Amino acid sequence: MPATGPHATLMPNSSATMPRARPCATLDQHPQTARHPRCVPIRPEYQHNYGVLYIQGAGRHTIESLQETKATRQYICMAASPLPRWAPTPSPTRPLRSTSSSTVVASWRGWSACQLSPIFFPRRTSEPCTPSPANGVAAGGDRREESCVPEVFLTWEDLSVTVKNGRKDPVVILDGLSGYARPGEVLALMGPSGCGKTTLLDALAGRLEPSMKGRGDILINGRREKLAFGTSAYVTQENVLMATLTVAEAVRYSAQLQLPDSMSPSEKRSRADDAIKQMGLAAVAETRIGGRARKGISGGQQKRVSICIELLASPALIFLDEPTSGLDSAASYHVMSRIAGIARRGGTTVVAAIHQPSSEVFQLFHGLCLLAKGRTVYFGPASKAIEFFDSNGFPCPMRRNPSDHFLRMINTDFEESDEGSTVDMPHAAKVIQTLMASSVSLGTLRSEVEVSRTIKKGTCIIQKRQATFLTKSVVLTKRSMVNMYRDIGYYWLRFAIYIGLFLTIGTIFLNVGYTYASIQARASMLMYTSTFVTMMAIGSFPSFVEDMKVGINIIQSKHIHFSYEIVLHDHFPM
Ligand SMILES: Nc1ncnc2c1ncn2[C@@H]1O[C@H](COP(=O)(O)OP(=O)(O)OP(=O)(O)O)[C@@H](O)[C@H]1O
Repeated sequence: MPATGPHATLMPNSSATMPRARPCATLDQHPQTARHPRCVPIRPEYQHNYGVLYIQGAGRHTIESLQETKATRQYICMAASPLPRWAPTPSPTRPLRSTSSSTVVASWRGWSACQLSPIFFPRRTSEPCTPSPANGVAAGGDRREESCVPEVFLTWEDLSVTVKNGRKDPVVILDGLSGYARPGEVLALMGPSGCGKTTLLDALAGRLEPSMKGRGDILINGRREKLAFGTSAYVTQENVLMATLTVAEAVRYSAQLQLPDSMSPSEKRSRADDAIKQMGLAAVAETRIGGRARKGISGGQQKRVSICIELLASPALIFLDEPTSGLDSAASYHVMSRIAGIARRGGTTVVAAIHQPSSEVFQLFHGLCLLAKGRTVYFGPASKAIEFFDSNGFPCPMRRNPSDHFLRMINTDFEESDEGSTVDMPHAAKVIQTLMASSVSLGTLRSEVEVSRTIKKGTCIIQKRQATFLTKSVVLTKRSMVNMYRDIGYYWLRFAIYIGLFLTIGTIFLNVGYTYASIQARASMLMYTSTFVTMMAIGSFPSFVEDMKVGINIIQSKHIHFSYEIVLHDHFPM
């Protein structure tokens, strides 16, 4: 069977809850599909045994029956669950459906599983993926560690966040925000500095600080859901990386820790190397990341390493906080276009807080959430934002970057001190008021959120596998050893001190003899040695703290949504 089959999997019809991902059968491209573009052919031997169809980009569907169409020798899956209104053109993320609401049909013509599965979305099929220069898959192909990639339709409604910080009255940071992020799309969060972009990302990711209180609903596929390890990723504003490792080592160690043991070490390594190439880091792969003590790669390159590490496990939901900070405009475009490509091909949901994207980068966004002072000024398709500003009396001047225009119009921070400005601009507070009063976008948003709540209810969230405890222990020990011997202060300096210390102690207490007085000398030596060794251990704290930061960052970014039900349904202390 050719390896260019559709990216779909049949799963046992067990229960209403999503069964644990296990590959049962794959749907393969039938030659006849070319003649009948709206059907998914299924191998006859699987047609009676399985009841749940999962198609990447189309979600999970319970199959009531399969019908063979004699004319085309294809099977059409009859779905029990209601289906979303897909876009009329077939694409990896939006398969077609027939006019009948109960018939699952999809067109997988024109693109292959390999095209769907570049490095971040390896397939699990028995057949190797045919190498092709067009899709960039390495010879031998890679394998999907899960039989279905979960899709995440994220919605938030009336989301508010306050912080008390020792004050009597809590300060409102986010005020009644609503919105959604769709699979396969990039949602950009934009707004002036301090408007609440990071706080919104943190709230959505369930990472709010303990001092902050959230209220509102955050739903995944219409439900209050906890995401399994590895299903989501968060790239923070600061780069939390080990300074002593090279770029290649950092990514490879992360691959060994994040990817399941079912993948061989060589597969993990090749996935890491491909990821490095994808992020344009091949030239600096052997350069140390560096830190305060020793200069290494640049800040922008560090950011790309962080993104690279987070994308290794093919998360279904990615939060990016300032992914392009520190990057030049060309690098920003390349990084964002790769992220958009990953989202498109793998049905990944991307939410990115971003400062001043160039017009090329802006065009890559599907959705735009424009914030000002913790409130939504615009939410909708990025392509319609200019129209929205225009219709409200704030047209974007010719040849101005739209994102520049939006931010200039709604930035209130410098209004008081803007006397010297020669630009004739309307008062930002009034602009914000006018835009927020425009009921069109928010009304549409509400109905979209409602639709998303209903249409995506059946979509699955599956458990991602990860490396075993043993593998993690071995890899972490190895990484820690590498980190130690490369850190002069942490390892070599202390090593020299220990040698000096033991030479000194050895000299002082040489031939103490066997008299009663020597007992006291021996006790002093033991006390002295143990105290010194304990004190010297404190010297490892900075390194330990660095290790902890990396570890906590990984745990938080992989286990997000943990606190939804706990934090986000609390009410403000009034
Ligand atoms: N722990 C906190 N205590 C008090 N105020 C806070 C706290 N965290 C954030 N804020 C305030 O909340 C507002 C939003 O902060 P946030 O970091 O989300 O903004 P941002 O839009 O991401 O800014 P930037 O673009 O500059 O990173 C800011 O005014 C900030 O001062």
